[in-house]
Amino acid sequence: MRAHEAGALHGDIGHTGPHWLREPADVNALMEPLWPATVHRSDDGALRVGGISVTALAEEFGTPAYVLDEEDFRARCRTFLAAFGAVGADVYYAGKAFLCKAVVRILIEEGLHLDVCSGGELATALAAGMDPARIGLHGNNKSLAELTRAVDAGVGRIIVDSHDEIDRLTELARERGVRPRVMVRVTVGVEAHTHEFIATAHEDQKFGFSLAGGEAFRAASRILADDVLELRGLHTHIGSQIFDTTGFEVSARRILSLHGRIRNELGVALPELDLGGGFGIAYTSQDDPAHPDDLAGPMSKIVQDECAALSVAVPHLSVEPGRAIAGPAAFTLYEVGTVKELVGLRTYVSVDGGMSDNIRTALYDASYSATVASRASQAGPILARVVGKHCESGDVVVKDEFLPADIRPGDLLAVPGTGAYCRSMASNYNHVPRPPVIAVRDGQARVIVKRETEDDLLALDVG
Ligand SMILES: Cc1ncc(COP(=O)(O)O)c(C=O)c1O
Ligand SMILES: N[C@@H](CCCC[NH3+])C(=O)O
Repeated sequence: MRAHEAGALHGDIGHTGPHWLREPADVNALMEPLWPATVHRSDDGALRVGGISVTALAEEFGTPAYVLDEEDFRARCRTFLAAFGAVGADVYYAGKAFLCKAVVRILIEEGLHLDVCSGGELATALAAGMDPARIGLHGNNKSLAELTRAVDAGVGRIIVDSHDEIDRLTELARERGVRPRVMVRVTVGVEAHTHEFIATAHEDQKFGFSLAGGEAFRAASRILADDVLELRGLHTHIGSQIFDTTGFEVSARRILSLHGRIRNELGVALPELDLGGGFGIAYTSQDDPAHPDDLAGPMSKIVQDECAALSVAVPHLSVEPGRAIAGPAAFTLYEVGTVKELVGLRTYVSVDGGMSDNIRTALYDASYSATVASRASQAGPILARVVGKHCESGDVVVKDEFLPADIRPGDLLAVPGTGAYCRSMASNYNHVPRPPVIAVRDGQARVIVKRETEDDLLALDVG
């Protein structure tokens, strides 16, 4: 393979970095709005979070570790609740972003609902005491066991995704003599401007019933006709890490056209409507996420206006943010192991984790940022790539970042924006144990998910 081909394969961008990456005036600065609210650099140069120094955290809990700023997480719950509550909407935290019992307890305390998408997430929610009536169950291929568990627990809503699932759930409801509440997941045909693997409402993908093909109307019609399941409303989710709010507006209009059709042709004004999650967050200083107030107001206004135009009662709204609550509330703390300068190209900084604790860079070509966390540096910036310890050249955590030229083994490195879809998508690739999650608040640190051990890895081996 010729050199330029190899470069293209690995997304090489030369020694100046991609066009948006600017040499920082100060390598020690913490760029807004990337960091959890309590994070700052203290007088000794180290980062502090929730009143504790990262060097103390690394000493006590080891690295790599996900560090969750609990106050920041709670504040994001409250901000979403205030913004959407003001327009009469419920907020279902999307557990797929990051879920454990401690998080469920925080959600209960802060008054959020919870969206789960597997038996495991449901078990976590129930084990931590979440009221089943406040849980919604998603999934394009829920097993009979998952449906049974949800029905028996009495979850507030099951978002049905296929005719097979409607058959299965109808039979289950008849057997059990219950009337589960359901919503129909609708594919509204919106191409969200996000990575194709995380867009979910264009036509050619696995989720939901198509609006254009009339399948969503047929699904709603048969549920209403059978009258075994209680149809509460329609649901759509157009994708994830979305900044362009036009997608939400178009999707709201389209799903309300179906809502109107159901009222006109079937005589039923469905009482609920869910517009999903997908609100983007900042991973680099280039990203400019919307404030929940700027999402809730316009989304609710579109719903009101469309309902007025259709002469149909306004349904009770809900949304399902995951990333926007958990993502910015945590960072990953790594220790630098090796530093390798590729002259004229960039410096490779290897950390003690990698694609097993953050698969998003490899999977979605996601961009992240990083800073040296254990000290401030007087050295100038060098273009660096932060890589992991796995046996893959694609094992990249941060593709491009300016780090201080004196970065060296033993430095702690922090990568912000890793509260969502990092621990929840973590793997044991290369038999690397998954890192713990440490929640920090008011000068106290507590482990909310333990570090996996080699014994844990061996525990499932037989023989
Ligand atoms: C149905 C559903 N709801 C909510 C979410 C949460 O999305 P996000 O974390 O981007 O807000 C997802 C994930 O994309 C989803 O599939
Ligand atoms: N896991 C994805 C988002 C997919 C959400 C599920 N519909 C991410 O890391 O961005």
